[in-house]
Amino acid sequence: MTTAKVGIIMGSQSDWATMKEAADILADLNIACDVQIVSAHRTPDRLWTYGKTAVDRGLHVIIAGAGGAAHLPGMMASKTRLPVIGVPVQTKALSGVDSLYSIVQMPRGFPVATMAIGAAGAANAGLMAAGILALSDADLAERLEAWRAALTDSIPEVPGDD
Ligand SMILES: Nc1c(C(=O)O)ncn1[C@@H]1O[C@H](COP(=O)(O)O)[C@@H](O)[C@H]1O
Repeated sequence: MTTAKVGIIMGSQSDWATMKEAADILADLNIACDVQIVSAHRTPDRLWTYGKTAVDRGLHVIIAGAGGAAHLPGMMASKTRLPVIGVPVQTKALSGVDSLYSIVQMPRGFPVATMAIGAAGAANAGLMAAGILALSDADLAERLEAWRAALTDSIPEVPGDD
């Protein structure tokens, strides 16, 4: 049993620069996460075991990022009832539209909550996971409210010089 309630998985080490944005948000909010490389294509047995044991290991939500033929989030959603938040990683060839389309069009019955392409999508995945956990964690709900208020306060009313 892990103490982490959020699992972050990604198809490759090369996705970490993007997926770290989700991990950073969770760290800001003092939420423990378990980070692993899992690929539907390259490590299918690892994906199978991860999905099969996710609930018993104490995870409540999974953030899954992948690029290109990004089947990882959908395959994970097929294997576990836990909510899966998908992050389309930006690609060179097709700018991440390939990743987005691979993740977002799930068949009825096995949803993936799909974020925007790239780093902002990964950060929002962290916030989405936090929002889900905050439903049953009053302290976290307070921290999330404070995080959001701080962001709002940081937005200037008029543009300055860059
Ligand atoms: N889309 C997937 C999956 C999967 O969906 O299972 N496994 C790896 N990949 C993606 O391949 C891209 C290139 O990977 P490499 O940089 O390792 O060649 C990465 O963005 C990864 O997410």
